[in-house]
Amino acid sequence: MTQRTPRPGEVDAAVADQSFAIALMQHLVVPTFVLDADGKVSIWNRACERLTGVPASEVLGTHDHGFAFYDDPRPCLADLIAQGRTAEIEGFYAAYDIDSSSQLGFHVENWCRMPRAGTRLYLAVDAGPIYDEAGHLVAVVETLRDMTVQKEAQIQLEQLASKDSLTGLANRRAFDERLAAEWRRCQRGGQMLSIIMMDVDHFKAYNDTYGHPQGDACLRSVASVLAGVAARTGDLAARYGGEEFVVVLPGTNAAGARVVAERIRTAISALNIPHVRSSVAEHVTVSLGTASADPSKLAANALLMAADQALYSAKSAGRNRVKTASDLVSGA
Ligand SMILES: Nc1nc2c(ncn2[C@@H]2O[C@H](COP(=O)(O)OP(=O)(O)OP(=O)(O)O)[C@@H](O)[C@H]2O)c(=O)[nH]1
Repeated sequence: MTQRTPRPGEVDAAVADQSFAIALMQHLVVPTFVLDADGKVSIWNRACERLTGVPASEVLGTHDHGFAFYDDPRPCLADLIAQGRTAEIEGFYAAYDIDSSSQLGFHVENWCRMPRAGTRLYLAVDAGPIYDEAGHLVAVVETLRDMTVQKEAQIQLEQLASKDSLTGLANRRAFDERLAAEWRRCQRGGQMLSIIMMDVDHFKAYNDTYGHPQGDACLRSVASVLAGVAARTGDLAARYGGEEFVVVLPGTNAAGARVVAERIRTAISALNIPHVRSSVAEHVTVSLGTASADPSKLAANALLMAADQALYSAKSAGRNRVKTASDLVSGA
């Protein structure tokens, strides 16, 4: 089928439509830019100038708009669409909503450095291609939304939800998540993983003698020792509940776990927090149980239970000591 040549009146109408569209985009409060089929910037609206600090005059007719968002050279979402590289989108963004990606467009989210504006923003980005009647790409439209405030609030909420409010250590939920992740990592890397369970000795008597607020202060001091000792990358100390704490030590064998547990026990003794009703010492002491495993040979729950049993054994043996799960197995 041959294509009909547009009549002069129709050309005028098309040009008027285009100028209207450009004027409309200029007034949109949503930061928007448009690339032509060659990937050159054809529209860069005022809201986009405000967001990026880059005037339209600097980028119109060029391919050089990426510097408005990033320090390093890399494509924007619209570039990837214009260049037919949509399969690569996922690798370039912090969040990629696969479900929303359709013939109409793509949605991604990313932290952007915005070098010219001197800000670091979390942007939600939507971009989609525009085709002519013959199905040829004529433009790609990209719109941007500043989601920094919402993202930061979400991060803060997540951090709050994963922390124990009394001690500031990770809570049990965060511990379970970390343990599962480290378990998989050690499984892949063929490494040992250790767990230490710890409980404050005669803490009920401590509370009864010194009062609950003083008991809370004691737990905070104990927690800060744990945080300081379990400080290697991947280590995590958490409050497991009440006066019970847990530490995960990825890439650490039984001997290593014992050294760390002994270090914790000594450091807490050295705090010298008076405890006149303890049968063990004149100050606050702790009992600890350690368990170590090759994650490809055991389930995480079994290791937790073994560490708990070792802790129970340390309590029964007189408190203020470290027992390891292998002690139980070998009867030592
Ligand atoms: N102050 C304070 N006390 C807590 C908190 N959570 C749990 N406890 C107390 O910790 C005490 C734990 O007591 P028990 O489980 O009997 O253990 P214990 O007295 O330490 O005895 P052993 O573990 O056998 O040495 C209870 O009195 C709880 O009320 C807390 O957040 N703050």
